[in-house]
Amino acid sequence: MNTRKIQMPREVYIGPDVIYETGEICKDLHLDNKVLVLTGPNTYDIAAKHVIESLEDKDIEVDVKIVEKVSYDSVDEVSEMIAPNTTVLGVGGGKVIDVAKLASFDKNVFFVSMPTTASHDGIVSPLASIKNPKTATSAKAHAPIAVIADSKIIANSPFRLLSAGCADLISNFTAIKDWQLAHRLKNEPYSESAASLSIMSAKMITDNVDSIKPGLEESARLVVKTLFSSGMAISIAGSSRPASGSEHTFSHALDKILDKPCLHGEQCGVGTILMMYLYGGDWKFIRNSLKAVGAPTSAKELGISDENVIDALTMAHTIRPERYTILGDNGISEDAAYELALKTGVIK
Ligand SMILES: NC(=O)C1=CN([C@@H]2O[C@H](COP(=O)(O)OP(=O)(O)OC[C@H]3O[C@@H](n4cnc5c(N)ncnc54)[C@H](O)[C@@H]3O)[C@@H](O)[C@H]2O)C=CC1
Ligand SMILES: O=C(CO)COP(=O)(O)O
Ligand SMILES: [Zn+2]
Repeated sequence: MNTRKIQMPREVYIGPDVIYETGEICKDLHLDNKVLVLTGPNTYDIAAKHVIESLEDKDIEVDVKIVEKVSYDSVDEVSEMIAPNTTVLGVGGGKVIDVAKLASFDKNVFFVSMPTTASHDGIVSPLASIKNPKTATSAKAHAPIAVIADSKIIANSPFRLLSAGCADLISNFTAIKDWQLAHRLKNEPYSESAASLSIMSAKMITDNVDSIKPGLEESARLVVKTLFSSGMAISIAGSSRPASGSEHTFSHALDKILDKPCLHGEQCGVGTILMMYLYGGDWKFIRNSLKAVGAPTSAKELGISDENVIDALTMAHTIRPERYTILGDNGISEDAAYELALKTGVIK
């Protein structure tokens, strides 16, 4: 049998104040037995408490867990709180959503994705990207049954998070170049529809940089919809290939190197400048687009040292060796990494 499974959410709600309708939405979807709300320390007051009120108004039994640290241990802790009739609601940033996604997948119960910001394209994807010393990258999980994205909350979230979401999308340009390279060189399966959707998502941002402004509901809506289409590309491919290539392994390497990593999308954006240069592509366009959406383009703007950049570049090929990229099997030499970072202005 050569059947592919593509998971998509059943219902998607994007709009201002939609979180106040969570109870009604869960009732309509028959997700009203028992709900476990997972959230972060910041996002409890911003969003989760309103979600809880809305659920309780509809007489739905609610349990709450604040996820402090994102790890496989926290996934296990959350899994222990899940009964067969529980629905898990992930209310927060990418890390909370990934824990909700993976724990609900482990327990085979439904999960609702409720992003409080638009910082990454895992909002609808069926993968959970939780760091593990062995794998360091995404694990198979499942897509949410529904997405409830309150565009007012997202518009009021720090603009830095929205910029990071744009950078995560711009990184699709090099991710697709890597995928095409692996297809040609290693005969890796390639999906034209997933790749087109991924590129369309990146272009939606670079064509509309002037519309991405702090505090604007329309900007939040644009970025969420685009993160959504990028997540769909991941769903179609059944892997993060359309949205994660060498620029992401650079970011994953920084996650390993730094005591306090920067935002995922920010690191991937800088990685995209570097990898586009290696492809001989228009890396200045990438840099200008990142600047236009307010995302960092250099080590200094990321708040990391030049040495961190060189270390991450030379380590990147070891992160996910099975996923072939422009960095090849042996990676980039220290001298070449230095030249690359200098020429692109990532280091001075
Ligand atoms: N599963 C997937 O396919 C994907 C997963 N990811 C993962 O997602 C994670 C990155 O997500 P991020 O959201 O960047 O990080 P994050 O989850 O750490 O959130 C960043 C910060 O934003 C805060 N925040 C969220 N909403 C807020 C609001 N409305 N107001 C004020 N503060 C708010 C959070 O409390 C947190 O301190 C990484 O672990 C990455 O690997 C990224 C892309 C795809
Ligand atoms: O961040 C992602 C897509 O934007 C997922 O990437 P990874 O599979 O590399 O964790
Ligand atoms: Zn990403």
